[in-house]
Formats: sequence, C-alpha cells, structure tokens
Amino acid sequence: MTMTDSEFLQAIGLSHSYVVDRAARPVLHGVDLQVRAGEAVCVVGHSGTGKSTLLRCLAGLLRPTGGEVRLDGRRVMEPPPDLAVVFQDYSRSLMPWMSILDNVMLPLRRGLGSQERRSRAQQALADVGLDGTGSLYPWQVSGGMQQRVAIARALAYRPGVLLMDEPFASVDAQTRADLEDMVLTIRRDTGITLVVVTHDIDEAVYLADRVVVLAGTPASITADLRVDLPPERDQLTTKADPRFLAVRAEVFNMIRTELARAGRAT
Ligand SMILES: Nc1ncnc2c1ncn2[C@@H]1O[C@H](COP(=O)(O)OP(=O)(O)OP(=O)(O)O)[C@@H](O)[C@H]1O
Repeated sequence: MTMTDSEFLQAIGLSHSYVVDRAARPVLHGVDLQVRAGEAVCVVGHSGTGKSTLLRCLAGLLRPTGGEVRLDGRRVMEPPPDLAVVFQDYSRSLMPWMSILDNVMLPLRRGLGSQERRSRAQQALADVGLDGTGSLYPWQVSGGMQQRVAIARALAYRPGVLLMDEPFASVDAQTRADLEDMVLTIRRDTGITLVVVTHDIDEAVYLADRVVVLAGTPASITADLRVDLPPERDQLTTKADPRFLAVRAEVFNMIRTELARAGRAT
C-alpha cells in the first residue's frame, strides 16, 4: 500500500489474538486507522474491548497477529525511535531511587552529550510545568506531578508521535482537567501527533480532532467522528459548546448501543 503525506500513522487490516489455554482468542479484527501528522485521535470503547491492545500494536510493543502498522511509510516491527508512550500507571513507570531529572534523562538516546541530555530534560520538565523539581524524588511529589514527570520523560527526546493509554485515569478530577489542558498546550506548541486511549468520552472529545469507537468481539473501528471544534479549547466554554455536546452524545449512544448488542449492562 502506498502512503500519502497525510497518513502518518496507520493500522492496516490489523488483527490480534491472544493465546489463552492454547486456544487463539481474537481481540481485534480488521482494524483500519489512519492518523495524519499533527492530528489528535482519541480511541474510546467499553472495558476489555481491545483499546490497550491496539495502542500496544501501534507502539510496536506488541506484534499484531494480522495486518500491519506503518509509521511515516515504514512498517513498525519494534518501538520506533520517533514515538513515545505514556501509560496510566505512573507509579510503576518512574524509578523511585532516581531523582525526577534523572528519570526524565533516563531514556534519552545515547549519542547525546550529558549537557544536552540535561538541558533537554530540564526543558521537558519546564514544558509540563515542573520547573525546579528535578532534584526531588518521584515519591516526594503528588500523583498528578508524577504523571507530569512521565509525560516529560516521553517528551524529552522530542518524539513526533505520542501515544497515551488512559494517561489521567489515576488522578483526581481537577488534576485531570489540568493535565488535559497541558496536553493541548504541548500539542499546540510542538505539532506532535497524538493518539489517546481513554474510557472518558468527555476527555476524548475535549482532546481530539477525531474520536474513533472500537467495538465488537473481536473489535474493529465502528465509528470515526470528526470533532468540529476550534483548536483553542477550555474546560468551561468548550464543554458547554453545542458542537461538543453533539459529538459527546453521538459517541455515548454508539458505545451504549454496542454494549446492548453485546448483552452487557451499562
Ligand atoms: N496478555 C494477554 N493475554 C490474554 N488475554 C489478554 C492479554 N491482554 C489482554 N487480554 C484480553 O484482551 C481483551 C482486550 O484487552 P485490552 O486491555 O486491550 O482492553 P481495553 O479496551 O484496553 O480494556 P480496559 O479499558 O479495561 O483497559 C480483554 O478481554 C483482556 O482480558
């Protein structure tokens, strides 16, 4: 398949089955997803539908059992250097015995001098609002700040693509709103391509240019909705905007319909 400039990150006919008790258990089947350079796409779907599996395949952390993932035209066979991932569980992703600055410097590529690594890490900490915290240890700061550190670590090597798996599910509502706004600012300032998996429909619509719904067993993309909102967003006015409410209602109804089809209770 040939790729146009606009199709930057692609899943093409992607399928994945896990092996459980020696039997293949299909989770994803025929997932087609195109993300353009600089676009923000949120993936929603009910619990257990395969969102994390899809994200891990996109990240090159899991080899799909069918189809393929392409980044900038090249087939993804392992985690690409231009791509970073942030997971939900910041407490397990940070090294407690290392300072915040050392945590952020940790994955920076060899080949950079120590001064460059240090200045990139300090810049990334500043970008997430954590200027001046580098000498502290992760356990000395709040959960929301630890998640900012995890995001700074992902940003420090300046990836073109940032994948996030339920990144704000473990923090309180106010911190979550602050982190959502921080992601919007980073996106505006860097032009990074963003794919976010989230349970939270409001969060998905707030962050995204497009919301895709993953549904079915095995799952595929059953809806792909454009969010017709200006890029400048804020928690109060955007979430009260009729266009926001319309997409939110549409996504909500789709997921509810899928749940009913699967015979689950909402
Ligand atoms: N390593 C594995 N081996 C076997 N089955 C797995 C494995 N990882 C996930 N699964 C199963 O695959 C299905 C999809 O899991 P996945 O974590 O991708 O879903 P999800 O949509 O991200 O769920 P949630 O929203 O609850 O995090 C689930 O039924 C899960 O139990």
